Amino acid sequence: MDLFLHYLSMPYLLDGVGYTLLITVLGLAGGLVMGVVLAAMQLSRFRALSVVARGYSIIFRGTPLILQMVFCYNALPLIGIKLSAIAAAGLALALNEAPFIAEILRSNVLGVERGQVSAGQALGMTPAAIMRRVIAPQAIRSMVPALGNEAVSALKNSSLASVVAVQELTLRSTQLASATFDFFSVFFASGLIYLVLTGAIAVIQIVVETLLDLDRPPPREQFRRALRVLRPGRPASAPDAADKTADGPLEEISADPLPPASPKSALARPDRDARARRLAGNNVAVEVKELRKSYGRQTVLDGIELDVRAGEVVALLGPSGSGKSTLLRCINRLEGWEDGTIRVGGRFLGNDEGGRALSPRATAQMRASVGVGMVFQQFNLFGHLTARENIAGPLRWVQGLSRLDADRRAQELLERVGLAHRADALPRHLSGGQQQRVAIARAVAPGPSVLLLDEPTSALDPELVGEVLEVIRRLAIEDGLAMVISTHQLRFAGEVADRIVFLAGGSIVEEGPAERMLTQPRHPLTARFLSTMTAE
Ligand SMILES: Nc1ncnc2c1ncn2[C@@H]1O[C@H](COP(=O)(O)OP(=O)(O)OP(=O)(O)O)[C@@H](O)[C@H]1O
Repeated sequence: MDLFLHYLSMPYLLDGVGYTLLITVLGLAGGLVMGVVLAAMQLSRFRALSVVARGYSIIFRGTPLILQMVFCYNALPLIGIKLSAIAAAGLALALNEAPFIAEILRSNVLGVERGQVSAGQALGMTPAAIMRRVIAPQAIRSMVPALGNEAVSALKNSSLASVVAVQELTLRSTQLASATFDFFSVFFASGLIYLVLTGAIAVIQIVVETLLDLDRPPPREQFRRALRVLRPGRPASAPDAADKTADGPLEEISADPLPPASPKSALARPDRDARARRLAGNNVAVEVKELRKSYGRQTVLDGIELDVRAGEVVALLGPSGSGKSTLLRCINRLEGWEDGTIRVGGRFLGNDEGGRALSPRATAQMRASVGVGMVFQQFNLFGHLTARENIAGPLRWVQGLSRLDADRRAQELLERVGLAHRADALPRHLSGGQQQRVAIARAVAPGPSVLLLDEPTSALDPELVGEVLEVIRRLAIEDGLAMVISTHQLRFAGEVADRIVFLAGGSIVEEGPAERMLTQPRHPLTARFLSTMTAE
């Protein structure tokens, strides 16, 4: 026992720990930098880059680290690169770690819901902003456990540096054991030191996971809770008023009625004829001409012609697969197409004056300046941001508002959709209806002139549909936005839309004033669709 304790505190071995840590840090830091580059290459649109990155991964994952160490120390000098034993071992470890770290990064980046990327694009965020503000924060959170594993394996792999005579812990233990013949005590002490080091990595991992945990109450709330525990005469579990609004996974989803409608929205389309005449004099907000789009051999949109005037509300109806969502995504240039043109606010979204396609970055900027917002079927709120941040964040990043102004605008909109009291809630703590109301608030926050809504209620339970439809109805009437709504809600379409456009098989089969379309359809396909929907 005494000998064991003696070895445990022996400077000779502790010096070896220093080398072990140095090589591990070099390997991990280098591996992280190279891993980021490799992951970016693999995710790149340029095939050549991804092929090179994959080739690198195959070679460095497929050969033993011990050979890579020997290569860095003995073969690199042949081409004029002479490294010290520690640098060579660190480099080899970094080269070896890089493809593993790249795979962790890549899989976590791809693991972020694609819908959030579409939402970021629709909000006018550039690809770099989406990566920095939406993907990276979520990917980093989910990759911490895997990176912790990688750190432990790098620490253990550093023992292979003994092959190039680095005096790290394993080599020193072996030398000491050979000199003293006390193999058991020496290796037991050495094993315990490794255990302490890997234990420290596990502790760091737990701390980082806790710090990044989105469900962790903010510091102010933690302080308040601590004070409550310390305050005499009050049970620690007694909730106070602040707790009722605090965000928590177990919080009950409360009924949150919308604020009273303005007198304007209570009127609800008083005189449709007068409104139609007025709208006919407005500028065209969205102009679709001869639009053709295919996925592979399947033609999804076949010669669509559609004009939507400023302030007009158009409902797209049609059977599943008729192309409604694709049309909306094309209007917002989230999809490309083969033939035809689309103008939003008079501009060819995604093309320059000469008709050439713009870069994704320039398209994003154009989307923001044209003023087109989009609401998705699956809400697509940014999962790591609170309701308020979902609205305020894009206002800061795209519109350049100050934090104060963006937060103020977000709060106003949350009040408008009846969710001011849930401003600090994460999307996963909101009901579907609440999430969609936040998503609508987010889409209208920059003040778009055109709002596209892609089946905004189809992912909701029936009892939540009403609250979302009411928010849209009020927006349509109070804000005077041009809206194109794909929906299966016939009553809502009849009440809110000025015009109904019926699509089937990628073509517009019939269109006309909402009331007439619903009561006297002229095309047999429209009539059949309406009777099926009414029967349901
Ligand atoms: N990314 C894609 N790749 C291949 N095919 C696609 C893709 N997106 C849509 N489609 C196909 O295009 C057709 C039209 O789809 P779209 O989602 O636009 O229809 P929809 O009218 O909105 O349907 P729903 O009411 O069910 O949402 C469908 O046949 C669908 O399978």
